[in-house]
Amino acid sequence: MRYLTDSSQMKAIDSYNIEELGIPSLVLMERAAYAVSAEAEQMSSQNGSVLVICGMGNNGADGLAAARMLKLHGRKVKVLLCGKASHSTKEHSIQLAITEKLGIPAVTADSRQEYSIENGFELIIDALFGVGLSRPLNKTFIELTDAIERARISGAKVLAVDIPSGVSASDGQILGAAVKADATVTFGFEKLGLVLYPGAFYCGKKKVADIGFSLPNGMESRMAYTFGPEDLRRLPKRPADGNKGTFGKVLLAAGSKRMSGAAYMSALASYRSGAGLVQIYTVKENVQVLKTMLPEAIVTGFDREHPDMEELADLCRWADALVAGPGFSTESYAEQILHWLLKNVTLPKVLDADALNLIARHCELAGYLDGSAVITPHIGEMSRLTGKTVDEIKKAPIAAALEFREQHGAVCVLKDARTAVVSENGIYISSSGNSGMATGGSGDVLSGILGGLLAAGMNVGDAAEMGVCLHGLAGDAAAERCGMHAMMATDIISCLGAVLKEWT
Ligand SMILES: NC(=O)C1=CN([C@@H]2O[C@H](COP(=O)(O)OP(=O)(O)OC[C@H]3O[C@@H](n4cnc5c(N)ncnc54)[C@H](O)[C@@H]3O)[C@@H](O)[C@H]2O)[C@@H](O)CC1
Ligand SMILES: [K+]
Repeated sequence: MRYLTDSSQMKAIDSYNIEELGIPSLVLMERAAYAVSAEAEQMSSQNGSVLVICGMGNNGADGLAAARMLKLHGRKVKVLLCGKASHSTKEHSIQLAITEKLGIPAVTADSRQEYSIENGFELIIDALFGVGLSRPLNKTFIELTDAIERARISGAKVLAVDIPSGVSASDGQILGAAVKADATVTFGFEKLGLVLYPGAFYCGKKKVADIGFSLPNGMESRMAYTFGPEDLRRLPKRPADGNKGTFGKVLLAAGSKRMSGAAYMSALASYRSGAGLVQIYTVKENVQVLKTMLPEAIVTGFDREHPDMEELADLCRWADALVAGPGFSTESYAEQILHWLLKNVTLPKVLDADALNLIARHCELAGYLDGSAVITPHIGEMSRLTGKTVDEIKKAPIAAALEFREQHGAVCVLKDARTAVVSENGIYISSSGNSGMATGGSGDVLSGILGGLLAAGMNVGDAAEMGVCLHGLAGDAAAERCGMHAMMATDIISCLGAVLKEWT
């Protein structure tokens, strides 16, 4: 598990370490700058020249200290200072005085033509703004980011200090323009802006440098986090003497007359993530094809005109977890069944796709949501559920998911290039997955995985986080195997086994 911070948390961590613990600010800075200079040496040759572009805050001060370290290691270094001298921090003034005494050439941004950063620099270190960026870049800074990009296109490498300048550390939004880096050395903790898009696209290879931060009491519980593959080891163990029942039974209300594939993929993904038994509850027109495609599943068909609620009640007594919605349609039978399920069933449940479309259309259904439910909307579905615009949600996905959870009590899995999961555990952000997963059926696979993990007995928050992580890792394995262009949802399912085998 890796913690992710926003800029105000990072500032709180800074001031706790400096003011309360008494670690001198310059000591932390020395470690930060050392990590930057070590990475810079890896990214450039002994004879290549390095330009360090420094703002007037402590991000710029890190840059100045790194420039000094590179100079001491025999590198050709120049510094470009950007901003008003009157804005410089105490640490910045100290670092600048040292670079001056060491004879490191420095000019201000106003005379930047002298440097013509398009030519000659093998490496550019971006130390303009870090977590202190508080407003959009002005025209001069936008021009500077353009000039850095032109130099990058002409062959210079770009290394960002803490975060590429222009990226908001809190949400990954681009404030006017941002530096595109080949690598970013970030201090203490990954910033949310390095994980969330579009910021994630700007940071290149990420390195987290431990510079000796301790966390203030209680901070961990407020920080977002992400998982790597090693976290899958926390999935429930499979007892050697277990049987089909031990591993959990999933009831899947899915598929409609025109759509049987969603039910197939969701059911198959439940099996592939460890479920003992999967029963598909679908329109009777689908029974034959689903039995043929997935003989391992139990398939129960209902009459669209008269779904039998007694039969459904029996199936719910049989199941350990419920998944409702993939390809289910929004016809009246679907509404009737969903209404009955939400009102009567306390099983842990995943509500996906058409279940969410129905809840958006019939707002009384939202009244039945509670902590037993995991909802899995993509941005469009979230917009229909909440009345917020797609743009609003894209800009602040975590806030949208938090608000939904607060209002309805359900675990919210808000799916996008980075998926946010808000549950009783806190805020989880996915850091696996790729654009190849934006393909029909990928969401059905996720709902099936979540059903499988819930049926195995995981609590809703853990299942949602682990399921999203597993889905992304299987997606990455599928992209590796088939390429992002060609991969399909069934390829993600085929890779679940290999990922689970390697990591659990
Ligand atoms: N001792 C410390 O405090 C440490 C600080 N560290 C570094 O310090 C950084 C944070 O430093 P600061 O808080 O000084 O902030 P920054 O250096 O990120 O930037 C803040 C400065 O930029 C100005 N500014 C913000 N947005 C602007 C905009 N759009 N246009 C023009 N000016 C703008 C602010 O007014 C302020 O002067 C971290 O990202 C990290 O690189 C690290 O060295 C770790 C230790
Ligand atoms: K920076």
